[in-house]
Amino acid sequence: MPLGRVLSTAKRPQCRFATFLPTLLKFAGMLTVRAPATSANLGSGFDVFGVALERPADVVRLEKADRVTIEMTGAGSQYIPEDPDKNTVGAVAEALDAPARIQIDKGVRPASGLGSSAASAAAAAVGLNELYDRGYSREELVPIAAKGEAVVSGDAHDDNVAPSIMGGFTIATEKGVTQVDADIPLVACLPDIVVSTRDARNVVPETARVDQMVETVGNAASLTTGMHRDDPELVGQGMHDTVVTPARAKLIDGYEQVREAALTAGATGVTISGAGPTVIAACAEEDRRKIASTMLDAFGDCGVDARVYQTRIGGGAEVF
Ligand SMILES: Nc1ncnc2c1ncn2[C@@H]1O[C@H](COP(=O)(O)OP(=O)(O)OP(=O)(O)O)[C@@H](O)[C@H]1O
Ligand SMILES: N[C@@H](CCO)C(=O)O
Repeated sequence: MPLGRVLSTAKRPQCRFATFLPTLLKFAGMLTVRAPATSANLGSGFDVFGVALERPADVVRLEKADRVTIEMTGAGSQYIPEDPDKNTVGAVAEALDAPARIQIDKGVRPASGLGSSAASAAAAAVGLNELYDRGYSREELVPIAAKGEAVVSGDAHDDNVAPSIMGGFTIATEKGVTQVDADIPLVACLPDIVVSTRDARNVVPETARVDQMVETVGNAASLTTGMHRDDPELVGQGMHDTVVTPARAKLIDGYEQVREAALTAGATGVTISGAGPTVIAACAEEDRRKIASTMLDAFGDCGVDARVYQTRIGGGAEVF
């Protein structure tokens, strides 16, 4: 038999096994889902815009059971309650009437501004929908996963769960979610500071001037067009915001210095990721590494430890 034939037949069973593994596991009543971290707001799109990040991510293993139980491991898991009434996945399991043993391996630290609580909720929504054959579309799963967010922040906003479930760039409004696949390099720098979404919402101004509104509309339109064109310059320009971001920046030691340093290193735009404290920068691919080390150094100069993710816009939750 020719060598090529031997290789191709030897490989085939492996590929088939990989393809059918999720189906086999589902048949056995278990599934694993990887749901990405996200960055909400992007400056001009407060409570509306979001992007899925290629990394980091939560990995959630689900197994059918008589009642909901939760086990936490990974980044910051010691601070996350395993009580289903207090964990975002508990509310999702209840909404889908899908009891399960849920094991969450946190890749996304809680209170990070990287949609940590939303990533687990998104994974649970996608996985339990599949495990229990509930038949919801990805878009229909967004408000279900958002019920988990309500548990931690008191508000069921969809801007983090939408990109974690659907991938790409998402525009979440009361009418539903618009999703665009986009490819923009990003740097997410997470300082060793905790900012809870609840606290960060308390400092959001209640009013804005008309000139700020005009500016915000212009920036949001630029950012959306930039996402359609995969244009980091336009996306960065659209991340500018003078309403919510300055109020929240006061909660993040070193924010202004890190922002300035990233812009000087070539970032096309810099803002607070979600409710903070992560600072996120858009950039061209070739500048990403330099911007990442510059942001780390700038936090360091302010006496703040940080870690950095060189990432980009990625896909939504994956079942495997
Ligand atoms: N499965 C979960 N994963 C992470 N945090 C959770 C989970 N369930 C409950 N929590 C609680 O949610 C809070 C963190 O959520 P919060 O929305 O404040 O941060 P975040 O999701 O990282 O940020 P953001 O929404 O601004 O991107 C913590 O108090 C944490 O204990
Ligand atoms: N849009 C939300 C995201 C955090 O969950 C906020 O900034 O408060």
